[in-house]
Amino acid sequence: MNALPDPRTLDLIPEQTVPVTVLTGFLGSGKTSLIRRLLALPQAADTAVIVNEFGEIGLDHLLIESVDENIVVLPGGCLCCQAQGDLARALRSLQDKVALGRIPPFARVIVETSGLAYPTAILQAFVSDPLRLSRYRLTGLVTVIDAVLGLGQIWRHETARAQLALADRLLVTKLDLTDERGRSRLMNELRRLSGVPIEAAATDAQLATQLFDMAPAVHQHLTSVATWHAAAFDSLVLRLSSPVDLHAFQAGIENLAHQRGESLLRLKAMADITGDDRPVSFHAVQHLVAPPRFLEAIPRTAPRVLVAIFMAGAGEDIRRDLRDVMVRAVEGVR
Ligand SMILES: Nc1nc2c(ncn2[C@@H]2O[C@H](COP(=O)(O)OP(=O)(O)OP(=O)(O)O)[C@@H](O)[C@H]2O)c(=O)[nH]1
Repeated sequence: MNALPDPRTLDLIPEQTVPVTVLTGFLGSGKTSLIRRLLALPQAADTAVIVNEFGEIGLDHLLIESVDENIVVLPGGCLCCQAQGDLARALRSLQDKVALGRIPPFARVIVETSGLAYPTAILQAFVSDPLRLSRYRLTGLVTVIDAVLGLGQIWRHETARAQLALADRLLVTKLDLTDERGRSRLMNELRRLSGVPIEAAATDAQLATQLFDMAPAVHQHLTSVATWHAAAFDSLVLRLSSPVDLHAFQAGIENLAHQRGESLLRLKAMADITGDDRPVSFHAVQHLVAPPRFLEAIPRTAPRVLVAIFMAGAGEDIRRDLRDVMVRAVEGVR
């Protein structure tokens, strides 16, 4: 009988692990826009995406506007509350789909949390469940900060503070909407609040590096699972079964954001409009309203909905105003 080989002579071949970046940031900070840009870059072609949204109906996977099949949606809740099970299942399901030849192999994963996610439990899933997630390695947590609204959100919302505190890197968006003074105030304040590297703009040339190239995370605050959930916020989903008038709808959203921006944290909609075959996306983040955008690659069967997230106390006013906006948009009254 042959003797067993001397273990000292065996080469241990490390299994390749897939880097995972968790991308977080308060409602409307620009996470989906970053992923849309990332997926258009040749160097990010082999990236899989897991999207989690607050509320039952997710739009982000559609707004990414990629035909990529490597996008998994985790709707109906916040990953923060279900992280350990759902995230592990989503990561495993990506692997299984590759094994079955349903999707091409991927070299990295990006997990977009909902804007209301408290990221502790997501990070904890990697630390406390290493066996189930052994094929993956956490690269780090990137927190997206809105250059215009970010500081206010950090002051007002505990979730935004948690997202900042747990970050391994901050990525500032919407600098195009600030002036030099605002920008330098923001950077000084962020440096005061956080010791991690701050990327002052997400550039196409650097985006893949900014998202995937990080020092290994050492999160010391992961000893207790956050039991926080989204009690302070409420959401509303309206199905948009009729086409709307583009200009009337946009004007209604602008009006609403102007009047209720303090409590209307986020509004996004995908609607059919009169006079054009392409659906259009509409976005507001507090008082900021983006121009409407025609969507070229959306399946006909995708839901046409409006999703609004607001401070729970303001629900009644916002529901009433939104109904008004909808009636005018369908009737074409500005
Ligand atoms: N001007 C400007 N607008 C931006 C930038 N990044 C994102 N936006 C706009 O901000 C709005 C929100 O962007 P999203 O990418 O949907 O933000 P998000 O963080 O995914 O939003 P939630 O999923 O609701 O949390 C959209 O209207 C974007 O077009 C930026 O760098 N500059």
